[in-house]
Amino acid sequence: MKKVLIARVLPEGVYPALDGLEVVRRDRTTPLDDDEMRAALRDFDGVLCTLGDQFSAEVFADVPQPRCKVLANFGVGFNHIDVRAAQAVGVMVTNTPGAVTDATADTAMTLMLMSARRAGEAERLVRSGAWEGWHPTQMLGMHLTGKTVGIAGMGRIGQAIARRCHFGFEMPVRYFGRAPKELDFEAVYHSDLQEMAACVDVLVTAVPSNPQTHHLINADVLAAMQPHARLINIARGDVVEEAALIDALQRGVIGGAGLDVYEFEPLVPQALRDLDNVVLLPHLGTSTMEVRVDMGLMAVANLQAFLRGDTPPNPV
Ligand SMILES: NC(=O)C1=CN([C@@H]2O[C@H](COP(=O)(O)OP(=O)(O)OC[C@H]3O[C@@H](n4cnc5c(N)ncnc54)[C@H](OP(=O)(O)O)[C@@H]3O)[C@@H](O)[C@H]2O)C=CC1
Ligand SMILES: O=C(O)C(=O)CO
Repeated sequence: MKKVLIARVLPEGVYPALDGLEVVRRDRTTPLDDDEMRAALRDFDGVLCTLGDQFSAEVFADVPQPRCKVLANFGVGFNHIDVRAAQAVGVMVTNTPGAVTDATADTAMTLMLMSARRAGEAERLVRSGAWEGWHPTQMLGMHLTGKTVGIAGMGRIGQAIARRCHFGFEMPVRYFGRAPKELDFEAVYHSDLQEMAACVDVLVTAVPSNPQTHHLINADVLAAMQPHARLINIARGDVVEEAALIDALQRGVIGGAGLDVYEFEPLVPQALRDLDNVVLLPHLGTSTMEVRVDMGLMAVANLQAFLRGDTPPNPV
């Protein structure tokens, strides 16, 4: 019987799919440390891992002949795994594309609306007991309907966000990427990110984290944005240069931001937490029971397929 490690507590609905495998459940919510990752590679045939488990080149180098030949990642983003180093020691990496798309797009919309309508600030006002009642100029935000959205990374999640904006909020859509896409809705392509940043009311990031997208949103991009515009990041923290964003928010270079992810997650700088013009979520993108079960079942399907000798559905 093949032996697998499940690196985190998962929703109960996922475990039955592991039938036929010898399963070791690590009943913790924290990332694997380096010793645990080395042991996982040495002692198991497969590992279901997730974000936070930093399978670096050094970890793979320490176990040059791993028993484990498959890392089934729970999540679509796999920037925490050095895929080249994994492949060099014969480990396949799989992920969970699609299962995450709608929930993450919904989170982008949540952040867009919360930032535009100052919902975090307003909720804090009510909770503080300082609200003195409705008046015509109380907490005026930005009307989202009809505003222009710019999406950096028109992949699965980018397109799901674009559809919500276009069909739900009548928002003209612009996008930045490596090449224009064939889309079933109207959208203007930009090959230059700063050019797009200058003409949108909301700029959303939906690219993967990789060396090319590290600090894609930097001081120059923020400076190009309009003073009322909002930045929404549901991608990965390091896609945005956090220090430059804090400076832009403090100086009013942009109108506000909505963040689900952070450069040094789970560390959220005090300077960000002190600002009223930023909405801060704790990497909630996919956090619904239904979606987390789907992600788990997809990760297990990859694991099961590989371990019975088939090609897994979602190799990266
Ligand atoms: N906050 C959260 O909880 C979640 C965050 N995520 C993050 O969202 C990311 C995107 O997911 P998903 O939409 O499924 O991925 P996709 O691969 O479908 O889309 C990514 C898009 O980014 C584009 N892209 C990649 N590199 C660059 C680059 N250097 N410059 C410009 N564009 C680039 C791709 O372009 P091309 O089409 O040319 O390849 C593609 O269109 C994940 O990698 C993950 O990090 C995902 C789920 C949940
Ligand atoms: O899937 C991902 O990449 C996430 O960030 C968590 O769902």
